[in-house]
Amino acid sequence: MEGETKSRFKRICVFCGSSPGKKQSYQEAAIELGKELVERRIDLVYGGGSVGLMGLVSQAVHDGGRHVLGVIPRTLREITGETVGEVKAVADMHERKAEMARQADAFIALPGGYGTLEELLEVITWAQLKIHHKPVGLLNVEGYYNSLLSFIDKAVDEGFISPTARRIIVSAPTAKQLVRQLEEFVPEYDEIAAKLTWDKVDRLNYVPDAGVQT
Ligand SMILES: C/C(=C\CNc1ncnc2c1ncn2[C@@H]1O[C@H](COP(=O)(O)O)[C@@H](O)[C@H]1O)CO
Repeated sequence: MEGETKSRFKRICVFCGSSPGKKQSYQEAAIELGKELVERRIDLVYGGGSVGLMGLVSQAVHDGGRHVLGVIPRTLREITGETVGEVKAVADMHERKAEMARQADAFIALPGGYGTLEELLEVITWAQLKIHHKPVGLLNVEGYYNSLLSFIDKAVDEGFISPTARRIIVSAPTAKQLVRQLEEFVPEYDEIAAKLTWDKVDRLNYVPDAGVQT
């Protein structure tokens, strides 16, 4: 279609608040991100439901005609509201994260709370462990994530995070800038780790060396 931009990504996973946040700019950013995905013909996978920023981004992608996949633990279904697009029910939160990660070519975190932080840090950790090479982006709306980024820089200074691992995180203040940076991202880890995989039930699973006793 005219005006659309082609992307290297088929589907992006978005982590974001199940609350809307106090500033209107957070809600606007969720809608802008949805529109940017549509513009680039990228589908969405997310945690399902219609609450908070999750509802806004999924509605924007759905309204723009792209495919939306919501992955919802069976126990959360009643409290997350109606989901637009396709719903995949999974057993629990762990299976949900693995399924979202498996389905996506890249990850983006909008502003959010504990759930968003946990999901974000897990995919960063998985990248550090070379389980995947998918780009990870932080949509730093009005500096929402500045203190997290400062803390991570402190962890680098203090020797707990390597400079290479610090560079896993791509951040930008707008959806357009962030997606452009993710398109250009080149992972510094050049091989997938042989020992760590998602197994057939989509859980993170340690596969020991043949000679190692477990
Ligand atoms: C508690 C409320 C709604 C139900 N909660 C959730 N519904 C759907 N997905 C959720 C919910 N809580 C966490 N998630 C996952 O974590 C992220 C959002 O968590 P946050 O703590 O709000 O940042 C999100 O990406 C989901 O995958 C009503 O408030």
